[in-house]
Amino acid sequence: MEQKPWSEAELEDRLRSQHQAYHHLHPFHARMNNGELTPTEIRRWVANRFYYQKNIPLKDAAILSNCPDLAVRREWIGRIIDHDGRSANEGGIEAWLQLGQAVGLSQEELLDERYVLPGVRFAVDAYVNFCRTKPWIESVAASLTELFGPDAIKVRLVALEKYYQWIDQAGFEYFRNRLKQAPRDARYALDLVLQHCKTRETQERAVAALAFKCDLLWSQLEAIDRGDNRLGDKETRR
Ligand SMILES: O=C(O)c1cc(C(=O)O)c2c(n1)C(=O)C(=O)c1cc(C(=O)O)[nH]c1-2
Repeated sequence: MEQKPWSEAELEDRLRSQHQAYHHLHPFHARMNNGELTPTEIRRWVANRFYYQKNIPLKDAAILSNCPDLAVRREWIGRIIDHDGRSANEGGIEAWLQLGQAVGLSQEELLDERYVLPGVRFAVDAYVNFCRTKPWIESVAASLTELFGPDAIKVRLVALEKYYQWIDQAGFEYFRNRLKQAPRDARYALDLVLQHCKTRETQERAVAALAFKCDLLWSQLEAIDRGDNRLGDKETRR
């Protein structure tokens, strides 16, 4: 027999309770926020997170390609523009490149993926693949880590400004922008999930999609935390 659907409030609670698995609790973020990361570790994080950033528009395009709802597509496309910009020198990817410069990484070093760790590549590619192959509303649910992002970014910004004064502060613009964009995006995505997931099965899938995303972000940071001495000289020289 089919199980009774959860109320909207209960579904929202279950989604929000995934916060306990979010990457703000990872030891690497704890060390970052306590001012304990070395310049090499900060650069490793920036170079590897860039791989996540540059794939976000691809996963959003995958969601668009799977979504038959015109009104949703009209809204969702804004996410791609936020990341890609409408012209050169605009958008989140460009802002992340500026962060790279602020920590001493050239555009070329970020763009050619020379520091991207295998674990990060697998985790990010799994997210894009998820969004290509799953029903669009599950991919929307996976984006709901953005409910948790702004609080983590606020703590990170304070720590970066306080403990990492060797970084050019202009590089932190990316995070300031996300503090405006993420709450708006998360609210819209949450409302979509609450409206579209009305059976217990689709509700459980939405929660599972968000759990998958939390695992992916966690795995990404595990790989970054561990590093990879195949980077050898190049990394330790920094
Ligand atoms: O810095 C962070 O901790 C963090 C986390 C997340 C997230 O929770 O997925 C995103 C971002 N940043 C981010 O900058 C971003 O553009 C973004 C897009 C998405 C998404 O899944 O659509 N998550 C995130």
